[in-house]
Amino acid sequence: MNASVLVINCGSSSIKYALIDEDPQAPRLDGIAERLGSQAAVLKGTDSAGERFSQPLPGADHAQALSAILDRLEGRKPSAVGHRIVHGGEHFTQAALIDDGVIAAIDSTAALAPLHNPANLTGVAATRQVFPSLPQVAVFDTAFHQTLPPRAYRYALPDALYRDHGIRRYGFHGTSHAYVSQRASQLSTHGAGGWLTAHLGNGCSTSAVWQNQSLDTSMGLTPLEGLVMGTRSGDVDPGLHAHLHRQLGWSLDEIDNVLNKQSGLLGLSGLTNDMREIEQAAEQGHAGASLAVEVFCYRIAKSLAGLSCALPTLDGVIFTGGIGENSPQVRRRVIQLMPHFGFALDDATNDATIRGREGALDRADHRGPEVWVIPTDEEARIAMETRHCLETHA
Ligand SMILES: Nc1ncnc2c1ncn2[C@@H]1O[C@H](COP(=O)(O)OP(=O)(O)O)[C@@H](O)[C@H]1O
Ligand SMILES: CC(=O)OP(=O)(O)O
Ligand SMILES: [Mg+2]
Repeated sequence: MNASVLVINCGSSSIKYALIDEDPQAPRLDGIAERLGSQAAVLKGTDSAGERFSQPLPGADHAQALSAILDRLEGRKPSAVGHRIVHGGEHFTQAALIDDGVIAAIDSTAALAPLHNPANLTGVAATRQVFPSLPQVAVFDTAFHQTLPPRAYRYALPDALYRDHGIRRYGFHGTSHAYVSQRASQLSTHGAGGWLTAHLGNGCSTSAVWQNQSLDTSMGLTPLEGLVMGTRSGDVDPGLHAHLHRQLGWSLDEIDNVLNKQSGLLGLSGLTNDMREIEQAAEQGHAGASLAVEVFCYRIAKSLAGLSCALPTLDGVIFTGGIGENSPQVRRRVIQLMPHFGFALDDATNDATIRGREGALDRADHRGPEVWVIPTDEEARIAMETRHCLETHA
């Protein structure tokens, strides 16, 4: 099939989109409709000439935003739509052609990802309404991690909680971990060996990939486990919930809200969830911002060191996501915290590798595990998996 795929990543109040041609050289149309449902709703993006646009859509809902996105495709008609679906539970080990049964299965997993799956399904419903004749494919964040062995995916809880209620570690950001580890396997002389990947965006997670298969990852039942993130706490003592409830009288909703939306870089710094601003504030001597960077980096290093136990050999570490791709400081600090692993970061190359640049950051004479920056492209991976799914159904 030689045609474009419209990739949709639908959140509760935003829709990210990209129109991706099979020819990787063809210009990509992409953008984001945000603040949907409010008077401030707006569609921002890039046209095929590379020009940025911003179009107010006051009061628009998801379906209205999709219609506006359709008008921005410059007459290029997609042949299929690929949706990012965050949680596929154990149902989905690969992408699935969307029908009523698939929607019901995604819906049945919604309790495990209440912030993500219902919004993803809103996007599916709106897209079906706007493009009734196009095939739609669900591409799951969790699918790449379905190769985790039981020792990595089981919690040490009563067996029935897994058997009867699906309580286990699933892992997320699978399209990103899959994309960057596969790309490193192509670029590095080490090939598809053992790679540690660090996806550091608003949500952050690490993963251990052996021969293109995920063997362990830092996120768990939900996207809250693991690293410090923009507003999410990552790992805390599981006793914290009971403590906050008993000692401070907090409700479950309050606890959930604090851990998901008021913690992480925002909570530690007291300033913002945005790493750029935190780095600036830390430079100007803001103690909370300095602490936020320190905890953020230490937890990444600790997670990567732990995940190395999953790999028979360690061929390298890969940084990606907005922070991983753009913050030489975060990469340097993480690598400095792992002195036993034999990495040899070249500081000048590290400092020069920002804004979408791809490459190895090692000193020239170095032979041990490598350090790479690979800009992630979840949309390209979703388009590729969408095409593959449709070919297997053809
Ligand atoms: N030059 C930079 N230096 C440090 N952090 C950056 C830089 N550019 C972007 N970031 C950070 O990347 C994060 C957003 O990552 P991104 O992958 O774009 O997010 P999302 O998960 O929403 O796709 C923010 O914390 C932002 O501050
Ligand atoms: C699963 C997850 O954390 O996604 P995001 O980074 O888009 O919030
Ligand atoms: Mg991003």
